[in-house]
Amino acid sequence: MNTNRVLVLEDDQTLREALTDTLELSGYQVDEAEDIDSAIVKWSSSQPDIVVSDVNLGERNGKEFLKFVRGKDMNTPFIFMTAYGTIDMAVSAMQEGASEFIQKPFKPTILLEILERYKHTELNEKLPIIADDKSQQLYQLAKRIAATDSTVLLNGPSGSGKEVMANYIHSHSSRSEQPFVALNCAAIPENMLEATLFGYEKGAFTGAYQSCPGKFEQAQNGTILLDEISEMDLSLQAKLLRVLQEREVERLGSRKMIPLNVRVIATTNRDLKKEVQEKRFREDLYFRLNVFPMTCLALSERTRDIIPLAEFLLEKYARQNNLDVPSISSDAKSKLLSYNWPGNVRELDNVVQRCLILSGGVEVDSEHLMFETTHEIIDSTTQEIEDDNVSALGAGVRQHEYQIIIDALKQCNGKKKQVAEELGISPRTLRYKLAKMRELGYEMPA
Ligand SMILES: Nc1ncnc2c1ncn2[C@@H]1O[C@H](COP(=O)(O)OP(=O)(O)OP(=O)(O)O)[C@@H](O)[C@H]1O
Repeated sequence: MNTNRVLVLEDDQTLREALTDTLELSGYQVDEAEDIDSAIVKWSSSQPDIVVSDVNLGERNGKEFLKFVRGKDMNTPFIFMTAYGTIDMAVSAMQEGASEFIQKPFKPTILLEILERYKHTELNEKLPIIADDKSQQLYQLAKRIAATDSTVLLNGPSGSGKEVMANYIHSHSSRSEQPFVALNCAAIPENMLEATLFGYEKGAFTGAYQSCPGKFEQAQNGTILLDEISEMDLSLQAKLLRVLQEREVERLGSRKMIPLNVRVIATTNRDLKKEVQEKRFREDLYFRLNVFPMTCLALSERTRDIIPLAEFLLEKYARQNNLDVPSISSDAKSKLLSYNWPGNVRELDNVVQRCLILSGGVEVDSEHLMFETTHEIIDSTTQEIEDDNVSALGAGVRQHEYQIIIDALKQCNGKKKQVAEELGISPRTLRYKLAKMRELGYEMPA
């Protein structure tokens, strides 16, 4: 697939030409448009991979073009540039489907960095990495399931590749040219989940300044991924069941039923049957979702995937940082193979990112592999990392947050409800954070 085609919509000729030159020099193919009408013509004839658009286009607004694009395709990254950026405007544009906002004036490198994140690369086309026999069998089965239209329930530990598998099923199905829309039910605040899923009309609730389609509508003719479905509360489960049974959705504040043609894939890292027994998950919804159950294996159960995955991730991050791709010494390989990977591929991803910094990009040796949480890394190389690496700074902030949670757990004798109240977060958010901490190897006070 050619994935380097960018459509630039900008009415200021000087800026448009400057953007085009910058992008072309970096290897992109660029289509230029000075107004919305010609952007629509260019879009229809060239099907760009990414759109970069001004907001203020004389009398008209770039959001009109966003609406046109989203009406055709939900996935193409759409990046807005504006000199008059306000938070409100950014939020409303994001709600309407913009991917990102850049405030003018900006350095060309900023735009290039953003595009780098969105562009499809040859590396992405290698995804997923499947080397172990067990993974190959699983993916062969996935290909067969993809050919049907059945609902799939993906089970497996956190970070084991459930979302990657869902994507694979979608892209091998007859719906592959249609949208793939993913929603993490645990990451959206409980009071927003219903509106996000089903959409809403203007005035449906305070703050609903304009109507907005939900994820189901956005996934029309394609696939919706309901990630961490067990985190949905019981009343919303009932509404979801109705949508799945009736195959139609009603936006909040509307009486109009919208027919749906959407394939559903749900994931969970809990034992849903047990959740049903404990009355935290509706049995009828469980049966509706569990048409075709599949289990993504823990990384420790498919060790032949470990080195190919590590090599793939090293290449990915080395390229992103303009570094040579380091090799992995045989000692380092043995260390990778003998570890049990409680956080699965996501943990391997973190280990690889760290070892790339620590190895200096030459050869990854066993001393560059740090399996524990960020403690060791932050302690041993604090200054270097704080100076050079923004994501390590993020890790430091996260570590601080985790420490606060551990302290609160100790203070409240492990009573999670009390901890959540103390910290001013919902029990669900606390559960989510604790799961992440466990995944990273944090020891929880009893
Ligand atoms: N086979 C694979 N090849 C390449 N990368 C993979 C593969 N499996 C997983 N990954 C990477 O590992 C990370 C975790 O994968 P993913 O998000 O699919 O896991 P998950 O099981 O859905 O996790 P969670 O339950 O926490 O949502 C992602 O960055 C993903 O790209």
